[in-house]
Amino acid sequence: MSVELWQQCVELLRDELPAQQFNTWIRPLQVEAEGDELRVYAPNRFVLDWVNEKYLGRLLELLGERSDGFAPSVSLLIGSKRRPIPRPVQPAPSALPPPASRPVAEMPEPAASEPTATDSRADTGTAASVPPVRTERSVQVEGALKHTSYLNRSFTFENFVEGKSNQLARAAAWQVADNPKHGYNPLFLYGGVGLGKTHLMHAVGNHLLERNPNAKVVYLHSERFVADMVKALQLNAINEFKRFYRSVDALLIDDIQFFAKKERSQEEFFHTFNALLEGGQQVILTSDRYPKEIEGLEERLKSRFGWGLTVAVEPPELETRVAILMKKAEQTKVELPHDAAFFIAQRIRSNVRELEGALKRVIAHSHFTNHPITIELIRESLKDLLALQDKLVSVDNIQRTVAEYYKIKIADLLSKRRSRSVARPRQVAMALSKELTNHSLPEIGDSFGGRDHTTVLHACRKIAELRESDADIREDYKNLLRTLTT
Ligand SMILES: Nc1ncnc2c1ncn2[C@@H]1O[C@H](COP(=O)(O)OP(=O)(O)OP(=O)(O)O)[C@@H](O)[C@H]1O
Repeated sequence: MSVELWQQCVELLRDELPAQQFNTWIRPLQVEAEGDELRVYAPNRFVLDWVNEKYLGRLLELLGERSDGFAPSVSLLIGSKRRPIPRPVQPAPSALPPPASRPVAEMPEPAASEPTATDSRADTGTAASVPPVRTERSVQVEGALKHTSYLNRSFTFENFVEGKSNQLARAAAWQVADNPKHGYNPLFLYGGVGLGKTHLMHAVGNHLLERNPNAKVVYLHSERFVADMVKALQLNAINEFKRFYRSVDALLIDDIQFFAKKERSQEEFFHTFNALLEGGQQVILTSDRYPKEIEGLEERLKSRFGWGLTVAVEPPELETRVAILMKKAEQTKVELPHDAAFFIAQRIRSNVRELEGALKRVIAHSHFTNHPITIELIRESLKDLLALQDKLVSVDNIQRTVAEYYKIKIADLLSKRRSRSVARPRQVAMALSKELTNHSLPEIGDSFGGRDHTTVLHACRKIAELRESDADIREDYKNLLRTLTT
């Protein structure tokens, strides 16, 4: 009962907070009732202190308001429902239960797309139980694994431009880089494409190497992990695979959403992950969405990911886009006038990768024609891109612009959430899609998380009505129309 009450208060708080704050601090909390008491668990000290300082007061207030003076007492602890860590606080890794050494009969079937292990018994042990025998096969596998270790040396903290959209992610990454034993393990960075997740992850790796050039820092894309594992299975060398991954000081895996539905890889990764966390080795993961929202990922993995720190990287606002362009120009020793940077940043809003691509084109054009960078030159060099953008108002584009305007996440627009802070922008985005594109109502509904066409119709009517009666919505709609069409 009191757990439900807590959940209701959390939902109310969700409406009061920006999505990024809610996802970072409130979402990882777990709660259970112990007699009259509510025990709320934070995954680490960082989260606990922050919640205590910033949000607990408000949550207690909400609890008080809804419980007729009989509010349960609340203790904020570090740990999780199943295994709270007694104070004094230890870093998260030591709190993890040992990886299960499970009998062969319990092994899940390999996913259809992945080959079967010739000897699956080899896959049940932990790193410690694997005898360190070097065979020809192991040399082959280790050879194949070596290429995973390269980091992009230019992805450093110095080269990363900080702005509101990535401030928290940068701070968390810096904590991990500068103080790896702090216990923010794993560090989980999530957000849309081209927003700097890989950059930050490499920045941590580069910093760790700077501090200790002998550190074994391994970076790889999750598809590489899957491919390497498949190869190891084919070569009947899964032990070498295990040994390699469990011997690293830091394991950086990009885009882990690609693990979805690959059960055998998830199984292997789960054990590797546990072994690393137990050994106090750092794990950093990225994904295009919040871990709990990755479909086809095992619950136990999702829940383990929450043991460390999960932080969003949002699309940069205009000021940050300008600063990024200025920084990139400076790195390439090119003079970029501020108004030119501003012009590009205003037109290219999607992500940093596209912003960089546009700048490269402008620079190439300037070299080629031997003319300085001016707005005129930019118009000329990005002619096709700008013309296309002018003509093409896509639903994607509308969602991105609306999300940016209301400072919410695109994922929120597509989600089932019904709180006003998300539902109204969603209706605005639907109405704009109807007005500015040729898509039908069912198509628009589909693009908004598979909604029914009647929902879109209702949104269009509601927004038309509000544009008459509500000055704020009228103004918002006008601004958005202008942004999307000029
Ligand atoms: N804040 C920033 N400052 C400087 N450069 C940035 C910033 N954010 C992103 N970039 C640059 O943008 C490019 C794309 O970034 P990155 O590859 O890290 O994106 P990502 O979020 O990992 O995308 P994906 O999900 O597609 O892998 C890189 O060249 C990176 O250096």
